[in-house]
This record gives sequence, C-alpha cells and structure tokens, in this order.
Amino acid sequence: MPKIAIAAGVLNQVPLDWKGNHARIISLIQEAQQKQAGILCLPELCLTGYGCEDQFLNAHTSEKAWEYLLQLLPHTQHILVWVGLPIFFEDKLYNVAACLANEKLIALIPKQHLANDGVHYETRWFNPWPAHKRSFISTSLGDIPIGDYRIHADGISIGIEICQDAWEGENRPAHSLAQRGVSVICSPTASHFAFAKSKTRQRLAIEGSNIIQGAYVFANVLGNESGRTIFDGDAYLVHQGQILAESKRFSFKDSQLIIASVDISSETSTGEDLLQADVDWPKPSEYPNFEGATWEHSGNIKEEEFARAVSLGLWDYVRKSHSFGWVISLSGGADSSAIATLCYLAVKLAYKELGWEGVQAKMAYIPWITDIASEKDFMAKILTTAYQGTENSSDQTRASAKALAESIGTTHYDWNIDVLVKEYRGIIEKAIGRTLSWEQDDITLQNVQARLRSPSVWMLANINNALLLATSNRSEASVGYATMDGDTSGSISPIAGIDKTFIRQWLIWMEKEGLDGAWHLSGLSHVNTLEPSAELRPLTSKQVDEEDLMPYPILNAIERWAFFDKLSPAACLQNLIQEYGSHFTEEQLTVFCSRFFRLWARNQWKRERYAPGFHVDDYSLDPKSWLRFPILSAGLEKDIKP
Ligand SMILES: Nc1ncnc2c1ncn2[C@@H]1O[C@H](COP(=O)(O)OP(=O)(O)OC[C@H]2O[C@@H]([n+]3cccc(C(=O)O)c3)[C@H](O)[C@@H]2O)[C@@H](O)[C@H]1O
Ligand SMILES: Nc1ncnc2c1ncn2[C@@H]1O[C@H](COP(=O)(O)OP(=O)(O)OP(=O)(O)O)[C@@H](O)[C@H]1O
Ligand SMILES: NC(=O)CC[C@H](N)C(=O)O
Repeated sequence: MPKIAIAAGVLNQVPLDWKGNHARIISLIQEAQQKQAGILCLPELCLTGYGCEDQFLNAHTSEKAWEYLLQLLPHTQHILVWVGLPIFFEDKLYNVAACLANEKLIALIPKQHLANDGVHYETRWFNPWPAHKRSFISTSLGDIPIGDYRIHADGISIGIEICQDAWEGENRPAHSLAQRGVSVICSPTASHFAFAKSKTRQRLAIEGSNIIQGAYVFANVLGNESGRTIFDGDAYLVHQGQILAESKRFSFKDSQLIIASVDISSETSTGEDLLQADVDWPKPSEYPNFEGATWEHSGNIKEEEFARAVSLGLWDYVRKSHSFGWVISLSGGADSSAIATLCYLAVKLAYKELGWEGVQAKMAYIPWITDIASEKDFMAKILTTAYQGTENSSDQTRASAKALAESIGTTHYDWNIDVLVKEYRGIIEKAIGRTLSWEQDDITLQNVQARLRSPSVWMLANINNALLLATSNRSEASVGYATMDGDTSGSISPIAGIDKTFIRQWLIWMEKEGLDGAWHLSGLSHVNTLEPSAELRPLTSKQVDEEDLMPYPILNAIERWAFFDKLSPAACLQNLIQEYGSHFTEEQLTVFCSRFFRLWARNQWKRERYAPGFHVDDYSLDPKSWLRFPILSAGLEKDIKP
C-alpha cells in the first residue's frame, strides 16, 4: 500500500499577471517538493487567473498561458502537479487542468460541467467537455492527450473534477472515476465566497472521497482576485470521508499549502483512458495538523465571515489597484461606519498575519511606505475620513464620526458645506427666478447636499491617490435610496451586497465582541445608538430612513422573496401579511409592497451605475454579475393586486 503525501495549494492570483502568477505557482510547487509531496493540486485556471472575463476569448491569453505552462515543467521534478489554464482545441475553448509530472506534460483534462449561474458566466467563454471523450492535441511538445483521462503513477490512479463538476450530484465525474478504479481525485476550484458556502464545498470533498473510497484533494482560489468576487481560499485533504487537513480561510498571504500523508491501495490499472506518469512518490515526512481557524467554530460565523471576507476584499483591492489608501465620507451613521471598520480590520489583519515587513513588501509601490514607523502611523496614512456637516446634521452623528475616527486612528477632517449649498441654491434660484422651498423642492434640496459632499472627498482621494469608498448597502440599492453622483460617488461599494439589518447587527457585534471574541471596537458605541437617517431635511422634520421607506426588515423580506425566491408581487404581499400581519394593517403592508416595487423598477438605472460591489450573500442585486432587470419597464407595483 503506497504511502504518499498529498498537498493542496490555495493562491491569491491576479488576472493576466503572467510573471506574478507563475512565480507564486513555482513557490508553492517548491514548498510542496521540500515537504516531500507526491501530488499537488492548485486552483482552477490559476495560470491566467479565474476572472479574466472576455480576455479568455482572445487567443493571446491562452497562448501566453501555454508559454508559462511550459516554463513550469522544469520545476516539477518528482511531483505531480495540476495547473489550470484555458486551451483552444478544434477552435473551441476549454477550461483545462494540466497534469505536469516529473518535468513532463502528461495530459490536459477539460472541465465537463461549466458554472453559469449567479456570478459565474463560463459558457460565455468555454465549452463543456463530454464525459468519456478522449483525443490528442497537437502542441509544441508533440501530440498531448486531451480529454477524460486518468493518470497512473507509481501504483496509484488519479482523476480530477474541476469545480462545478463536483456540484453535479449523480452526474459528477467522481462516480465514473470510481468505476474506473481511481483512488485519488484532485479538485482545482474557483468557488466564490458567500455566507456559509464553505460548508457545502467541504461536504462535496467528503462525498467525493467516499464515492471513490480514496483521497480527495481540494484547492480553492484565495482573496479578491479580480474586483467583485472574493474567494475563501479553502483547501481540504480528505481520505475515506475523514478530513485530514484544511486551510485557514481568508488568509492575507499570497498562498497557503496544506499537506498530509495517506495510505492508498495500490493497483495495476489498465484501460485506454489511463496515462502513465513517471513519478516515484517521495517518502512522506511527519506533518503538523492543518486545522481550520478557531473562529470557524464561533456562534457568530456570519459576522466573522463578513468581517474577514470583506476586509480581505478591500485589502486586495487597494494593493492590486496600486492605490495608496481609502477615503470615506464618514457621517457617523451605520453604513460609512461599517466601511471604516472594515478598512480598520483589513489593516489589523494584514499586520497580524504578515507582520510589518510583510505589509511593507505588499505595499512597496507606495512612496511613503518606508517612512512609516508604526501601525498607528500606517492606519492614519492609509485611511482618511471626513465629516461634512450641514445645518441639517445632528451633534450626535458628528460626535459618532469623531469617536469612531479616533478609536480607529484615521486622519479625520470635519468641515461644514452649508456655504456651498447656499451658493448653489442662490445660483439656481436666480436662474429660474424663484426661491426653492422644502414644500415644493424636497428632493432637490436633499440631493444638492448629498452631491456637494462628493467633490471634496474626491479631492482627498486624488490628493492621496486613494480609493473613494461608496457607502450604499443592498437595501438602499433596492429602492434607489441614495443620491446619484452624491453618496453613490466612489470606486467600490464594499457593502452593496448586504442588507441594512445585517450591517446594524454586525456593528453591535463589532462593538461588543469583535473578531475571535477579542477584536472589538469601542468607538462604535455612538453609532449603535443612532436610528438610520439621511439627515438631509431640516432637523425639525426628524427624518429617518424607515419613515421615508418602510421598516428595513420588511424591505429586506420583499427583496428576497421577489428576487431570490422569484415570487410574484402578489405572493410577496401574501407572505408579508402572513409574517407581519400582527404588527401592521393589510393596508399598510400593501403600501409598503407597492412602494417597494415602484421604487425598485424606477431605480434599475441607479443599480447599473453603482460602483462595483463585493458579492457576499447568496444573491445580490448587481446587474453586471447577478441580477438583470429592464432599465425601462412598466414596473411591478401594478401586479400586487391579482
Ligand atoms: N429610468 C431612468 N433612467 C435614467 N435616469 C433616470 C431614470 N429615472 C429617473 N432618472 C433620473 O434620476 C434623477 C433622480 O435621481 P436622484 O437625483 O439620485 O434622486 P432621487 O432618486 O429622486 O432621490 C434620492 C433619494 O435618496 C435619498 N437619499 C439621498 C442621499 C442619502 C440617503 C441616505 O441613504 O441616507 C438617501 C433621498 O432622501 C431621496 O429619497 C432624476 O432627476 C432623473 O434625472
Ligand atoms: N454629515 C456627513 N458627513 C460626511 N458624510 C456624510 C454625511 N452625511 C451623509 N454622508 C455620506 O452619505 C452617505 C449616505 O448616508 P446614509 O445615511 O445612507 O448612510 P450612513 O449615514 O452611513 O448610515 P445611516 O443610514 O445608518 O445613517 C454616508 O454613508 C456618508 O458617506
Ligand atoms: N468555478 C466553478 O465552477 C464554481 C461553481 C460552483 N457552483 C460555485 O458557485 O462555487
């Protein structure tokens, strides 16, 4: 029974970063070789990056990937490695895992089932490979097998499932591979983060190993690879249903390798689908336990996942865009405070995991980085916040912004924009020949304030070469409750994928408990006492979001029924009456429902114009990645009453 060390490597790659991706792959292969690994599985499409979008359709991309694949061969002595890349075959593009073993290219095995739902759009670029189809592709190395093959090396048969393949239930390749006598399956993966989804991936890996009664080697992408999607970077080594090793998710490092040794039953396998690889498995060493992080067992897993996924998303975004930091227009309310907290966590977690030298290395493109003496100085340089009061702002929000900025240690400004509002109002009043009033011009007078907060924070962003972060959440995006080119200004919308109710709950958790029950932020105590308000109308009107709109839990419920469960407007109303009928009259609920659908349809154009947001939940409203809706339509509110 051969004893072999199996390894999985997660990678934080950058689309089209040929040299960087290549170097990170080599470094993982070397680490695996040093640890005597026999087999190494790397994530799906790791040579190009998973998120190359339409650049996959450009032949140049697969040509370059091929060039870099060949350069990997000399680095694969005494090890079998799976590396993902796009390959054109008979004028069609395939999403392929290349098997490299002992300096030879053994096979190219294409994905059979493409991911095409939600954030995935693979059928736009790739073709599914039919099960059992096998052929040869003519290459600079001669004819190379391409298709549904198995690999046999030193007494072990190995097969693969590429990401979505494993999600296909009875149709997953593992079943056919089990019949064909495979005892190890490698699973190169690019499975995006969504709350609790890693549990499903873990289950698929366990089931896969049970199906073949052997070992399953699973490796996912890590980090914010290409802008919108964040990957957990989870890896699992499973043998006969038992997890032997797992990675720590949401690492701030470039890569992570897990390794374990397993006893695999040896076979002398034959078959026309079997390719021989000439590797003698190195003798495994003793390996430490690779266990998931302690927070994985927390009772607040959703809060933990949100904090870690989005802060890693922000960190990767800032460094991959070569920006020097973030700027936030900080109102002291929930949304902007949540984003400031997430930036704070990004810095704290990066420091904790990489140390100051590691942070400096990642940020080496910033000219001032070498002048920084402490984490405190770094926080103040990288994160700038500004409170921009008007006569309609309250003392409470101003104090809340100040307290949070101090507790984080941002560079914080506080100024008043009334003079600008007055000036603009004067210009327009003169031009149209009448004075504006709250009775007649409510929206205009609200929006001018929101819009006049935009130029100054853009100025700070330009001065600092920083990213301006837009603060809209998903609940506001549903109903267009934000001023276009005002508070929607920014280059990323980090919380556009999550609802307001969760943001508020998360802020309370961040104040009282925080990550791992330890990283809490006392500066959030003010914001957690405030009721959400735009503070755009005169203070005497006591404007609060939920009176302009409806209670947030109701808004969130309609949104989910309508766009996740895909229920009709009438069915949404029926659900509302059932769930909230004891608190609101049917008439009130009908008004809320009608308002929701009217505002939803009217504001599709706004959702089209939001800055890119991060995908975190099991659905999102992002028209570019998840949910399309006509920009012009007759609306849906008329369909509420059957
Ligand atoms: N289908 C369509 N395609 C393209 N454009 C369309 C359009 N329909 C309207 N428009 C345009 O949209 C304009 C209206 O949009 P816009 O100017 O953004 O303004 P609007 O959506 O009318 O009002 C903004 C709302 O957001 C609220 N707000 C603002 C700021 C902060 C917060 C907060 O959450 O605290 C809330 C504010 O209370 C108000 O209810 C129209 O003047 C028209 O030009
Ligand atoms: N006084 C202010 N100073 C700085 N920025 C502000 C101010 N008022 C509003 N903004 C900006 O406009 C955004 C939209 O306001 P909004 O009320 O939706 O969010 P919030 O104030 O962060 O949270 P909440 O809705 O819970 O009050 C804010 O997040 C902030 O970026
Ligand atoms: N890259 C893939 O094939 C991803 C597919 C899988 N259904 C997921 O969402 O994670």
